[in-house]
Amino acid sequence: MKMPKDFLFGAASASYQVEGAWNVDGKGVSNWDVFSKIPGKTFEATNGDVAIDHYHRYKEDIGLMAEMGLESYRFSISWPRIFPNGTGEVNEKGLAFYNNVIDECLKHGIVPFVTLYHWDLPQVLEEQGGWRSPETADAFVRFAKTCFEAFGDRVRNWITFNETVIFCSLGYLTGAHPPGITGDAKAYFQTTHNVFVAHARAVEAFKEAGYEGEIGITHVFNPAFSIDEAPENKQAEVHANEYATHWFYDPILKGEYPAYVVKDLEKQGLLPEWTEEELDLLKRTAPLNDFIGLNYYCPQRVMKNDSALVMAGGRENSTGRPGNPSFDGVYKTVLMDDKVYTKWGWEIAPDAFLEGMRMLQARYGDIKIYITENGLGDEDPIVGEEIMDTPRIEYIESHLRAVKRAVEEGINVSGYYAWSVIDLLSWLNGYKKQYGFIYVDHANGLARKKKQSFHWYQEIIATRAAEL
Ligand SMILES: C[C@@]1(C(=O)O)OC[C@H]2O[C@@H](O)[C@H](O)[C@@H](O)[C@H]2O1
Repeated sequence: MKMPKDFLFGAASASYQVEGAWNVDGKGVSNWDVFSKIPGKTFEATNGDVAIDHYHRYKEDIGLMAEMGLESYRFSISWPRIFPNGTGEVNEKGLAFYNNVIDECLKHGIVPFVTLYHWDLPQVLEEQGGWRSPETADAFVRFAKTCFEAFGDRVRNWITFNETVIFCSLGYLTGAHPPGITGDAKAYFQTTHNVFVAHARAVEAFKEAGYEGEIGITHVFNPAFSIDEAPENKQAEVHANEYATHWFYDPILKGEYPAYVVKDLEKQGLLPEWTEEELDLLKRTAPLNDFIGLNYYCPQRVMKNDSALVMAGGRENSTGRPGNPSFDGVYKTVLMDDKVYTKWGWEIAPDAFLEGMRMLQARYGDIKIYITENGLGDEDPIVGEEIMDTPRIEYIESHLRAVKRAVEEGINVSGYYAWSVIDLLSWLNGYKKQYGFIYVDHANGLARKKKQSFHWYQEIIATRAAEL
């Protein structure tokens, strides 16, 4: 069976990870421009000052995407490139850059799929409290409306936020992302709520303005499974899914927070400060979401955390390798002998991906799903002059097969975006952990080179995965 004709085969990137040009053409300073230069924060002191210079090479890159036959390119907009100070005056050269990227995509028949926030917050707003401050939500809505106005005549697919759980947990629990705060659970839950309010306001504004197209949010999808049938570990699975999935998906798709977590947080004095008006907003806007974006890489295998082990902070403990307990110490993730893992300890489990999509359909019904990220982070084998990334081909093939099974079962998956279209800067792993179909040679003027997987994905798209 071929994938449906309107199913989008895509690939993704993010502004800070590809653009570079961090202080060019009027762009303002982002929190990552500052944070990445604090000694010890990033891997090998890497930062996005240049990244892979997509800002100057986007035509070449989009030309390669067109050669691959890519149907859609998911990219993010650097907020400080549009509003150097977070709000106030618009930087026309910033608008011009994204107009050029969008027009280049459309010239090649590639659907632009735009993420508004992929972690690069204007530093001015970070200094005013970042996502702890309601002013940041106000500024985000203004940023979103400006982008809708500037690009909404050609962009029909909008994601408000990428992976709220990551920038809030690493920002306020492990300190591996700006503002680098550790152990502040109250701030963690408050910032997630403030982001959901900002999302809901942007969705309502998009719909009220009558723009064509669709809008949603992208969340991490990291389904939890108990290591065995022991009751205490099955309870750990329940707890993990409530906190890692329901806390994020329920307010968006159901318009209310999961009672299990609300009750638990109330007991600990960690419930966010929220108003009836905000809760009404979430309730009112939930049905307006056109889709949910899933970033799936791996499941989490969990068990009761029976030791005094507490969540550790810092970059090394934030790269997703199992072993870190939950913020409240209730459960921990574990490596299992009978599972297969990447070099960064992420389990390769397409079966869990399919099982997880079934879980989502059971809880949220027929909401449209885009797989907005999926891919293999690896140190690619180079054989002679060729990048023979066979492990990535095998990973994506097995996960695309799971997507195909889901579609055949009637789960409403409408697109698949590989992370990442091109090798780029990893926030915590520098240029060591790569995901792209296109290699970037940092020893040779950032020259681009097609990997083995480039040609493989080209064939998958051309045949609409008929053979999977
Ligand atoms: C932590 C990590 C990684 O480096 O493996 O997860 C996968 C992927 O998720 C994306 O949303 C991030 O923008 C990108 O940089 C990657 O980040």
